[in-house]
Amino acid sequence: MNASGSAPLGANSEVGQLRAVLLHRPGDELKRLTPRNNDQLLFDGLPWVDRAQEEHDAFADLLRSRGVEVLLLSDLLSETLGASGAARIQGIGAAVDPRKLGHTLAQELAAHLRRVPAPELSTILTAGMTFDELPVAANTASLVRRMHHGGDFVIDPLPNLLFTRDSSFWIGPRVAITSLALPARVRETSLTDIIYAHHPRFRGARRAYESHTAPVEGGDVLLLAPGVVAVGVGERTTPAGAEALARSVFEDELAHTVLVVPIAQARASMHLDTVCTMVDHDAVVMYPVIQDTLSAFTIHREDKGVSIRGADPFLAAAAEAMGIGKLRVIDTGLDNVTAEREQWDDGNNTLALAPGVVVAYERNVETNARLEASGIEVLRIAGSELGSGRGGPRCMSCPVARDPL
Ligand SMILES: NC(=O)NCCC[C@H](N)C(=O)O
Repeated sequence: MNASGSAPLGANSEVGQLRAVLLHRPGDELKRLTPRNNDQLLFDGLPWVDRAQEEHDAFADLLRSRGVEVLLLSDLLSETLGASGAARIQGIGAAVDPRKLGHTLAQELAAHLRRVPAPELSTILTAGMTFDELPVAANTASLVRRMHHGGDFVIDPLPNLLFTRDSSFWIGPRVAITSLALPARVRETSLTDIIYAHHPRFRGARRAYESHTAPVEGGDVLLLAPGVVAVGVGERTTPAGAEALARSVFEDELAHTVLVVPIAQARASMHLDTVCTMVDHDAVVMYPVIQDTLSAFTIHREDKGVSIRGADPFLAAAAEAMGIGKLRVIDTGLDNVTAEREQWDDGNNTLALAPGVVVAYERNVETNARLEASGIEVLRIAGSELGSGRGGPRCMSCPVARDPL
């Protein structure tokens, strides 16, 4: 523990004892979802918001009961916006887009937002704002306003903030602010950037990877072992993003090996952590359909530059890089149909609290039974409403402090 009694920031594995985690309790942004926009906003259904909040509260309480400090993004954002004018200007600048609103309305809205109290600004930056909610006088000389419906968004909501895994990740003592691939999520990183840059809880935290051009999403990044990072390349993270990440962690001496893992460009496998997560030092829960075909390019840091090998079978390449004989695989589900159903419902997306102790959605009965049969302690949470965003316990959490392995 450091002087303030908090665990030191950082993580060098997926399974080190979890000490502190960043979550986002879903808010009014989920009430913005409609059948007309849920696809574009990357939700596969319309969650019952109150119940999603209850499910999330239960998730947070479970973590607290296991000694994990739960940091809530909205609290941190509100505190940051209240304490830092620079954070306020940065948050408003990312949200008020003159290309969308026109110069006149953008200026008026930004001026207004600079005056609202921090909690209200935090809600606007996360839940968005419609033209009907615009505090600007209706007679404004804004053609943009006159040509929009009242329900159109002036500031888009961010319903995927719930998935704090993707917009930042810690590697060693540093935090990486990611670059999210799809328009509905791009602005999330402006909020995580503000929090890590200005909130006292992260004072002194140094940055790892930062690329504003080549997408890398946190759900694609697995810290397989100290010095060994896997990064999925598929629907979200690009080869250029993986290459930039490898270069960055090598230069910062945060890793000696990066495994680049091609995955299908499909929603069901949108991130590597939807098909494979670590549940113990030497064990993964994995979607069996891809077990034999998952491959990896191994990028190794050399004295002068890097070496690239592959593609080789992922499991063998990972075990070699991790310096273990074999990576134990625990399958999703019993048969192909069950496996496909439970993979879709995030049965592979577990969050490890410690080696051999994971949080998983209760609905994935067969996968959870197979985890327990393999000696893994499974802490079950409800996800009937949370799951409509297509993310599980790992997606909904960003470990900011884990005991080093
Ligand atoms: N790590 C993850 O798998 N995150 C899940 C993100 C779900 C979100 N609705 C998305 O489509 O980006």
